[in-house]
Amino acid sequence: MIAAIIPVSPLSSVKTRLKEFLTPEERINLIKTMIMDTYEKVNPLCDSCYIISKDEELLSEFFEYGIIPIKEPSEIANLNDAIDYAIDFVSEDSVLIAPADIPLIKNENLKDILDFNNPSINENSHIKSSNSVIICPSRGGGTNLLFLSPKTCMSPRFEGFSYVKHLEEAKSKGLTVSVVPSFYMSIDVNTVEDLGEIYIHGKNTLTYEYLKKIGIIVDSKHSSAGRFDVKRVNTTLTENKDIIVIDSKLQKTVKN
Ligand SMILES: Nc1nc2c(ncn2[C@@H]2O[C@H](COP(=O)(O)OP(=O)(O)OP(=O)(O)O)[C@@H](O)[C@H]2O)c(=O)[nH]1
Ligand SMILES: C[C@H](OP(=O)(O)O)C(=O)O
Repeated sequence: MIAAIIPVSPLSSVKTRLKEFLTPEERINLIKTMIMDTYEKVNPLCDSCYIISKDEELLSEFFEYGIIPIKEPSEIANLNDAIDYAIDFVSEDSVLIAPADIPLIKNENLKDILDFNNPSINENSHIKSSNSVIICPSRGGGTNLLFLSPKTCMSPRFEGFSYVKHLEEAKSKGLTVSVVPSFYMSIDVNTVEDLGEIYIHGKNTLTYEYLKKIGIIVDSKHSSAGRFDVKRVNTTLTENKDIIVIDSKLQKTVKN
């Protein structure tokens, strides 16, 4: 039995790396759409889907969609302790830990990753062998998906070069570890550039629809500074009425 676990930071401090480009309300709406994109892809392949967060409002909102809430104790101060708490909480024997910021995750990818497309799961299957770990690396050395079977075979070591830490931990414990690289699974949304990747590759996601709704566009360019610019064409008044977001940075308006 597999439990999907989606950890979500307190809404008051979510996606702080985007605070120059999105208002606090937009960052909250962004994480909620990304949670939905993630949930819709992992839920069909897991026996249950859980969300762990300190935010009661968020937990009750997603409970209505069938995501089982895990109230994160206030004394928990980091992501790994939160995930450890969730792993202990769930009744299933295996866990699929999916951060809430990977909206390009694809159901077909997951079926391959979890060998669900393989009707006769063979002895090489990630799932069949006990003490198995699957890691989907993110760009920059992080981890965008971590499967543990059984759930206690090793501890989560997210943050920093977590991909390297998870790989080393699995090997040091003699676990069967599979690294499954995937372009779509490698994109977690932390920066303005990541929003551009979602805009380009995520046409079928709720997150893309939200980015369009708040007026975000992507213009291609040929430059050492990258292949595109992420801009906001709609003049969107932030909570501070004299600032209008007109391109990739907050700009002061010239009051007329
Ligand atoms: N429950 C819980 N989730 C967390 C915690 N820290 C991070 N997360 C979640 O773990 C995933 C990856 O974390 P980050 O990419 O650092 O997300 P973030 O903290 O919102 O982003 P920044 O504020 O820009 O660092 C996201 O789904 C976060 O919401 C935590 O302390 N508790
Ligand atoms: C979850 C974490 O994401 P980051 O905080 O590095 O974006 C990680 O990849 O270990």
